Amino acid sequence: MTDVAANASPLLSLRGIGKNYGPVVAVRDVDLDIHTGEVVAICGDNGAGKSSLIKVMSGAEEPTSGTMQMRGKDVHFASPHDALEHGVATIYQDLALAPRLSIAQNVFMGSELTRPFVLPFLRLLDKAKMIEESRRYLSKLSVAIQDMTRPVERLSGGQRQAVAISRALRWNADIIIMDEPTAALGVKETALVLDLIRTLKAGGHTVILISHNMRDVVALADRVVIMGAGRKFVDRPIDGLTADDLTHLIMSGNARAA
Ligand SMILES: Nc1ncnc2c1ncn2[C@@H]1O[C@H](COP(=O)(O)OP(=O)(O)OP(=O)(O)O)[C@@H](O)[C@H]1O
Repeated sequence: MTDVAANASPLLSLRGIGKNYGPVVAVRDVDLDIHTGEVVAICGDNGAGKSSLIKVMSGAEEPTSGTMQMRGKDVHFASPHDALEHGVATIYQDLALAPRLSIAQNVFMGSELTRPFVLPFLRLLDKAKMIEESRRYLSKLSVAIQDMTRPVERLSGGQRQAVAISRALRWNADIIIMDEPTAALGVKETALVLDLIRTLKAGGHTVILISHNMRDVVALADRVVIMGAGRKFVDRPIDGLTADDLTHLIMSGNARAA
């Protein structure tokens, strides 16, 4: 994070966030500030509470306690759609794409463009515009696919991530949360996804990343948040930390939590 970002007021602020599932305490009293343009990695061992925390930020789960603010205003996300409308998009590992539908149909799923009314009762999809816009989103991500009518099932894993990110861009998301974006990918595809995230950052987007891959975290993140037993116990710039340092920090958190 730059000094400017550190001094600016946060884009998203969490205060005292807790999440229980019945008797299970998944997240405890987490304060977190996310600033515009930073890439924040959320790390921790299995069961540390990472997914539960991002589910609260993405509107998939309501917090049991605590408050959230966006740009200094209180927000309450009742659903993922609600979070999207506030500018927070989440891309889960399954990417939520429809494999048989085209790239353009996936980018515009749920927010299709229609042509101006010809007749008051007739709303026609503007396929040409959706194709053109989809190509624009993908080229912004430096992904060169010509045919926007190609079904998503014929794309590589990295290209699919690019389609999912394009959908988030289509919603004008300020914050893109990515859950283990490289987990199922090989070396080449992982490199493509890391480049996508760098391109997002260069375009001024804010990325929150859950990752178990410490090399990815060191390569991408400005800041790392480490969780253990539902608590945030590290929140610091990545400067100077190696992948091994991060692994040790996670293990020391586990030892403390045990
Ligand atoms: N829907 C649920 N119902 C009950 N308990 C849950 C639920 N979701 C998560 N938990 C529990 O909450 C705790 C935190 O889980 P969470 O999935 O948030 O951790 P995580 O850090 O994302 O783990 P992983 O890296 O394995 O995905 C765990 O003890 C988990 O079993």
